[in-house]
Amino acid sequence: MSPEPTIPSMNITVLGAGAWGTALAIALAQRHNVLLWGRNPDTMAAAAAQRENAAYLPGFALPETLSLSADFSEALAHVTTAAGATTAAPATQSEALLIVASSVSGLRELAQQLQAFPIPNIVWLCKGFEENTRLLPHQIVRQVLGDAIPAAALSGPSFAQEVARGLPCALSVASVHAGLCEQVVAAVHGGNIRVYSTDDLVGVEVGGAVKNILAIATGVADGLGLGLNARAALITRGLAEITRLGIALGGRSETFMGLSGVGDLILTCTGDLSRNRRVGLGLAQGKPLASIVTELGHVAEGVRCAAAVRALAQECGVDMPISNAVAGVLFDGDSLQSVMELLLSRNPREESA
Ligand SMILES: NC(=O)c1ccc[n+]([C@@H]2O[C@H](COP(=O)([O-])OP(=O)(O)OC[C@H]3O[C@@H](n4cnc5c(N)ncnc54)[C@H](O)[C@@H]3O)[C@@H](O)[C@H]2O)c1
Ligand SMILES: O=P(O)(O)OC[C@H](O)CO
Repeated sequence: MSPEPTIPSMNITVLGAGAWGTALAIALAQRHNVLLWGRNPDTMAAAAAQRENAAYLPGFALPETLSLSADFSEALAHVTTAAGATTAAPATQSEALLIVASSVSGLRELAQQLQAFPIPNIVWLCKGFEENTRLLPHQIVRQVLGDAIPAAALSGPSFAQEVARGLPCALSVASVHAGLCEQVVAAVHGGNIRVYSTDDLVGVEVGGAVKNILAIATGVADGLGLGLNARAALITRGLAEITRLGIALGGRSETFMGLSGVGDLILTCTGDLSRNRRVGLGLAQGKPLASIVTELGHVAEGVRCAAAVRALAQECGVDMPISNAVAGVLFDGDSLQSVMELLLSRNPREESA
């Protein structure tokens, strides 16, 4: 077997020091010059002093080689070759990668802040539709930054805690810029992380968004003790919902059978590390949504996304009974009993319909 080629080290900035941004920064810092930026100066100062992001990813040591900052200009200087850069800027733009690791709700604001900088590229990790506009992340980025900057989504089944522990995982990078896909693969693929490429941005993003809603549904079913048969049915019929909406929005059917589709759906619906699944488990215990969300302390994207997906499905004429049932429970006060009865009483149909 021939040895893996040596990958030149890149300057990488990760914007957003939540659980996932921190975990990916830890993994990438093994091979690259990584700077992790967070907007809260106190949190970042504490993380730098303790070499641990106790607020978002407790229990994981931050490598000494990982730089931490709450200074946005410093974070951007790390990946731009602009005149006047004060930190060790990359020699060329292709030696730099800018990763945005905020929630979907923070993506627009961060992209707006980036308008003032000559960024080399942009890769985002968030999964969902923007609440009010119902836009996918790539549409938000395009609206704010235009389409001249190479842009990509990095998605797929990946619990932050497992990546931070160095456990194996496989991701999908999606972009219409083949060169950026290659660059993300060069930066992230290796060691225990595999990265596959696709140009189906819509498919990858719809899979990542809707699986969060289905994880809430599966959490409810498991919390109510409905059994493993019900869980498998929800996952499988959930995949049919993802596929229908994804195709209606322009995605390709094969993408939903991949890592960002069925892969992430299985992980999030079955893994107790999922915040979205835990929202469902909490609802099944009769806890109010607000207290579940406060207890989590992290974003559960499926909650905000459920309203957007319900509206989009209606607009596109796509049948999404499970996602609609979740929205009914979250926003209309529907009882778990009533939505279960509704789902079970639907007319029989062709499985492929
Ligand atoms: N946690 C995971 O295992 C995981 C894995 C893959 C993908 N994701 C996705 O990545 C995204 C982030 O998840 P997370 O787990 O890191 O969430 P988190 O709640 O742990 O952290 C979110 C971070 O975004 C930051 N943020 C939000 N709005 C911002 C803004 N306007 N400006 C700057 N920063 C802002 C917050 O300060 C916080 O640091 C979500 O869309 C999630 O679905 C998470
Ligand atoms: O914890 P969740 O439910 O936000 O899921 C995290 C990741 O998206 C899993 O791939």
